Amino acid sequence: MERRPGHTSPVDERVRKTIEALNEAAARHDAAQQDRLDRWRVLEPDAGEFLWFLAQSVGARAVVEVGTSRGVSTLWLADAARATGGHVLSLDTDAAAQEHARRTTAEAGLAEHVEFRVADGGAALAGLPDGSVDLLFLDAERTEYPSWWPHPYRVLREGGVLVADNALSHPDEIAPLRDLLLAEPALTVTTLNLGKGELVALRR
Ligand SMILES: C[S@@+](CC[C@H](N)C(=O)[O-])C[C@H]1O[C@@H](n2cnc3c(N)ncnc32)[C@H](O)[C@@H]1O
Repeated sequence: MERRPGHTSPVDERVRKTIEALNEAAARHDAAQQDRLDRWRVLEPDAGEFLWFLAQSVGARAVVEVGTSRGVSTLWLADAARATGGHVLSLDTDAAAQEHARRTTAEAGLAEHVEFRVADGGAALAGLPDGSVDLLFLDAERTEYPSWWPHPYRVLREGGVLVADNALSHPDEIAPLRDLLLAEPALTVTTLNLGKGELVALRR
């Protein structure tokens, strides 16, 4: 991970090394792919560290992510969940990608903190109880998010947070979700200039 002088990663050393190796493998893999959907498109390190910090700040024990891919974001979230005594439910429609993520998560010593499930994110969110999620991370096909409504909001507990990646790299695709979030009086919504842009909503 590229760091400014003086920055030390707060993440567990074994997890940090696993994330670094995955990021390097992802850069090599993605550079060789023509089709966007064939790329791993892993979470940027600064956005990962933000997620890690946020999850612990809200004491997130029930963490859900949509879009496992090879599990870079999963590692950040699972390391935070280990600190809070929580767990991560990681959803993806791509079984092979998730199998890779499962192996990597085990190598990092985090297997017991993650449940991997091959499932469509919208369908899985629809099946979760009201207010049962402390942190929801959306990193899948952005244009699908509005069709999942109201579940991304409904499943959030009071004090819980939703984070969606690519808010600045793909603002037009994220705008419909942002508008739905902004229309909810119980949510505080902002966009942070981290990684590819993180849309963040806090349920008060
Ligand atoms: C940008 S990648 C996720 C990167 C991952 N969060 C990371 O940091 O390594 C997007 C992933 O979303 C998955 N995906 C796309 N549509 C989905 C859906 N409807 N439900 C669940 N996963 C989906 C894709 O298979 C792909 O693996």
